[in-house]
Amino acid sequence: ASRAGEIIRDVMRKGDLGIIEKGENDLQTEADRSAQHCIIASLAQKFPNITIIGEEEPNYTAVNPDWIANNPSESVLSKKCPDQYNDIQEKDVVVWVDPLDGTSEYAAGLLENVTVLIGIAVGDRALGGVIHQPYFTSPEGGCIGRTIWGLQGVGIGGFIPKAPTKDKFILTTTRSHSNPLVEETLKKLNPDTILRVGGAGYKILLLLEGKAHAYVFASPGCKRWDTCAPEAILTAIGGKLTDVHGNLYSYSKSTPYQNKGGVLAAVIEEYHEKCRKAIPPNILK
Ligand SMILES: Nc1ncnc2c1ncn2[C@@H]1O[C@H](COP(=O)(O)O)[C@@H](OP(=O)(O)O)[C@H]1O
Ligand SMILES: [Mg+2]
Ligand SMILES: [Mg+2]
Ligand SMILES: [Mg+2]
Repeated sequence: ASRAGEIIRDVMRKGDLGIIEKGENDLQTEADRSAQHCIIASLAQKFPNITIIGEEEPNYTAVNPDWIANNPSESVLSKKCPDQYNDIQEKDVVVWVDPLDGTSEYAAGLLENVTVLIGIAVGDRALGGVIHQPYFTSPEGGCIGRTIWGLQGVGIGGFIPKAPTKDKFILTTTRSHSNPLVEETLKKLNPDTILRVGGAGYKILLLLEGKAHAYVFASPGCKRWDTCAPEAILTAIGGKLTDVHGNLYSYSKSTPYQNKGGVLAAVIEEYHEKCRKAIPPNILK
């Protein structure tokens, strides 16, 4: 994920984004294509028998050898693998790759919103995930980029979550893909503040930072690669990501890509429940 983050920064630095319109309000850039190529080629080389599903169309040109990441995180590898994973076979693993989440914001120069998402599922369930934020700068300055990971049975790493304030009710939602359903739902939930930001990954970072209580997007539009890594990370610390009915999405290799029931996510289950109960039946329908 961090190698992909470097590629994303390189493309922006060179200035030619190579934008293609995949559909209405749905862009792809050279950074999306190259970052996906890097992630898929790197994973496929090491784990030839897993299934990897990426957002972008596969790119069959030879991969730049410089893009093959081969420097595993020692701090992650030093953790004990929970016994529940001992019998997992490579062929049972599905990796969902969103090489650049927040493409609209990347193209608009809102670079903090950009993340790289890699989610790991076994069977139906999202078990592990990585959110890399390539344009994060620490308040002390210096190092660019941060990587947050989570694995059920282990917890999360790269980040210490903060609890949100109890004095206000803050929601986060889409910046660039709103519609009347999304707006009606937000109105019914009556938050004090709505943070409209780009990317599913970045909205999860706002939840982990305690800047918002819940992520509410009552509309189709997100896909499995947007939510697999976020769901795994939230679940690893007792949080929840579901559709607006409260149902978990399947991440098996045969599942449809569209998250038709929208997204409802929170680190603290109480806030997930509060939002779920307040979503009116006409929206749920
Ligand atoms: N109506 C829509 N059409 C296409 N993609 C959508 C969409 N609504 C949400 N998405 C995708 O879901 C992700 C989060 O959206 P948002 O920033 O609006 O909350 C983005 O991922 P990508 O940037 O990886 O494509 C975005 O493209
Ligand atoms: Mg996209
Ligand atoms: Mg995305
Ligand atoms: Mg994307």
